[in-house]
Amino acid sequence: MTTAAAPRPTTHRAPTTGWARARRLAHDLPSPLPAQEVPLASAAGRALAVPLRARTPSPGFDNAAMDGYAVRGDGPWRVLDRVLAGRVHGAPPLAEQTAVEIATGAPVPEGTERVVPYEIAERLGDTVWASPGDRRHVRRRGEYARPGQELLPAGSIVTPPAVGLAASVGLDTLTVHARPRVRMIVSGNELVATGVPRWGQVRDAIGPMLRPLLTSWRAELLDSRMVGDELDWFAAAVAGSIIDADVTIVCGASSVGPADGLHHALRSLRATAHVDGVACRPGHPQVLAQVGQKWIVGLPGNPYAALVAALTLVEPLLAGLTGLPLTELETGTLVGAPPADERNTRIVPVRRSGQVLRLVEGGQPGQLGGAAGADAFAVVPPGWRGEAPVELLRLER
Ligand SMILES: Nc1nc2c(c(=O)[nH]1)N[C@H]1C(S)=C(S)[C@@H](COP(=O)(O)OP(=O)(O)OC[C@H]3O[C@@H](n4cnc5c(N)ncnc54)[C@H](O)[C@@H]3O)O[C@H]1N2
Ligand code: MOO
Repeated sequence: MTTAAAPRPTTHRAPTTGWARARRLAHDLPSPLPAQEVPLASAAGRALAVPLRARTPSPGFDNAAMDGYAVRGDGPWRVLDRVLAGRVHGAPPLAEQTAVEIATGAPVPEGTERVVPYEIAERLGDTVWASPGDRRHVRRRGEYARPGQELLPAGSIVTPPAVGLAASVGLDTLTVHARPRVRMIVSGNELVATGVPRWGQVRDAIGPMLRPLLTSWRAELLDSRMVGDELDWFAAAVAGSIIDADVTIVCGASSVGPADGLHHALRSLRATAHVDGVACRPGHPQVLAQVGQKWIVGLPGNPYAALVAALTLVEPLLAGLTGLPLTELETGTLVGAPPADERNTRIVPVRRSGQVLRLVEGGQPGQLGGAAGADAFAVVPPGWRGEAPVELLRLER
């Protein structure tokens, strides 16, 4: 393939957006994707589009909270029956001074006033005694949730306990925001996808790195395409991608060189660039652009810079599209000296021990060694003097 001659840039685009603002914009600009009803197994990690409401009362029937005896009136009691969980026909109502032996979770007979746990009961033949107790150990129908009651508001993250809660009130599905469909376009004539690159070739490291990241950020990866640097082919690949992808991630081709075709593609699509250069190192040639309701993110070609840009723009964008809040960043105390920088935010790989963050070597833009061994990435603001706590970006491990 030949590389079409591109007009040489006469000026260099200055980084225009501060790091925190770029991250915030990526989250706040998109509207959440439409709602869809999904089985509980697919709902975890997604945002509720409508409140989670109980379908059944919880508990569904009055039941024992302890193993022991369901009793009525003052003891001693005559034991009439034994009731285990799963019994559907229920025991006959209890008369005064009678009891049934009962298992935790089993339905208590009508008239039950309390359940006496085995530990405080004494039994001889059919008769059981216990000291008076102030705890009833009976869970009443609907005391945790009434039918129709809102248990979680729209916008909540469906955590694993929320999935359990939904099941406990009789739900089989939840209505959540759709998962963003994402395509990667990995660009560069020098790139190869597998094996050992020949001299002058480079193994694609960004595609394999992004795949698990996108999964952990709840995206649906449509596919990943490798395209060369020829400008019109590249633009055609981006134009084709936005037809079915909510988010098209372009890796490489984001800077100002003759083969850096992202801006050519954005112009030909009449895209609105909300972010075009971020005041951060590495990773300043980042782009966030919009065509209708479709999003295009440009990541720099240097692999660590691409990771930084993905954390800056892609994770927040996917959260916004998924209806999830922007992750609040924890802070820590950075030990060591990142490169001094008065103008740019520095994103540096660190290892944590408690609140203390130690710099990891190997955080050059083209290098993933530092990032691969890091627990987190410290966000060092411009002009940082080495005292203030720094924010942390984290990956799921
Ligand atoms: N004159 C200027 N040159 C550069 C600037 C600048 O501001 N002015 N910015 C530099 C920075 S910072 C970065 S980052 C890169 C970004 O360049 P591109 O996004 O256009 O990416 P490429 O030129 O295609 O590649 C850069 C570098 O990364 C390697 N690469 C690309 N894709 C991959 C991949 N998928 N896996 C592994 N490695 C990849 C590529 O071979 C190059 O070595 O521009 C600087 N230049
Ligand atoms: O800042 Mo570039 O994105 O580092 O190598």
